[in-house]
Amino acid sequence: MMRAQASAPPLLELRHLRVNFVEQSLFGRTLNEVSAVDDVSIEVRQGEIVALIGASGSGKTTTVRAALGLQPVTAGEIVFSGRPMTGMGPREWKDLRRRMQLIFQDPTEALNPRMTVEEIVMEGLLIHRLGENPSRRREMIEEALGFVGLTPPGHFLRRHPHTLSGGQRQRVAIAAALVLSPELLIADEPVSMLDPSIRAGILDLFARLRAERGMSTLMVTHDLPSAYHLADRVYVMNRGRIVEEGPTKQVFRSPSHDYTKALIRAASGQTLADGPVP
Ligand SMILES: Nc1ncnc2c1ncn2[C@@H]1O[C@H](COP(=O)(O)OP(=O)(O)OP(=O)(O)O)[C@@H](O)[C@H]1O
Repeated sequence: MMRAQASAPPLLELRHLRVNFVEQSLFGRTLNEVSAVDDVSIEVRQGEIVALIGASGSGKTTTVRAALGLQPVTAGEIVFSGRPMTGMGPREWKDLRRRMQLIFQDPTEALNPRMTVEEIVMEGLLIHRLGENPSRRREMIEEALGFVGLTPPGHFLRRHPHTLSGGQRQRVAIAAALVLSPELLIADEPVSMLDPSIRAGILDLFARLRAERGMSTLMVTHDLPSAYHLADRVYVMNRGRIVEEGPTKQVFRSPSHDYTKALIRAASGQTLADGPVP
C-alpha cells in the first residue's frame, strides 16, 4: 500500500477559508450577511483519505465548492500542490479541475441521460484534450470502466444511465473522473443516495484507489460509519467551523469536543460492512 508522504507539501490545503453569503431583499437591498464557512483550514496529503463530517447545514458542501473554485471565497487561500490558486485565471482553474475531480452525491443527476456510458466517460477526455486518437480513448475508457468493476467494459459502453442500477451509475461517474488521471477526488456524500447494501462496494473503490494508485480523496459525509471505515483522518465541522480534527480512530474513540461526542452518539447503532461505529 502506498503511504502518505509526510515530507511533500500537502496536495490540497485550504487555509483560513471564509465564505459569507449575502441575503438580499427582492429589491436587491442587503439584508444580512450569513457566515457559512468560518476560518476553515484543511489539508489532504498524497495518498490520504480525509473525511469532512458534520450535520446538515454545517458548511461542508460550501467548503468543497470553494476548494474547486465553484464558490467565491470571502477570505482565505486554496493551495494545490504547494501552489496558491488565488488570482489564477480560467486556464489554471481548468487544469486544476482535471487534477481535482468532483464526485457528486446523486449520480442520476450528474450523468446526462441522453449520453451513453462511453460518451459520458469520453466527455472529459475531449474537454481536456487527452487521448491522442479514438482507439487510445476507447482503451482509456475501457480501462477506467474495468477498474470500477463495470466488466466486461464492452457490455456497458452503449448503455444509457437509466438502464443501470444506482451503484452502477455511481461507478460510471467515478470512471468518468478516473479516466482523467486526477490526483484528488472530492466526493460529496458519494454513497448517501445509494442502498446500504451497495454502499460498501463503492467505498471499497476509494480504498482501492488509494492502495493501488496512491489517490487522495476528500470525502464529505454525514454518514459516520463511512468515515470511520475509510478515512485516515477526519475534520469535524459545526456551524461553519472545524471543531475537531485528527486520525479517524482517535477522534471516534476519544472525541474531545462535545459536538463530536453528540454526532457519534447519534450515529451509534449504524453499521457498515465490517462492523459498527464503536
Ligand atoms: N447559495 C446560498 N445562499 C445563502 N446561503 C447558503 C447558500 N448555500 C448554502 N447556504 C447556507 O450555508 C450554510 C452551509 O450550507 P452547506 O450546504 O455548505 O452545508 P452542508 O454541511 O453541506 O449541508 P448538507 O449536508 O445539508 O449539504 C447553511 O446554513 C446554508 O443554508
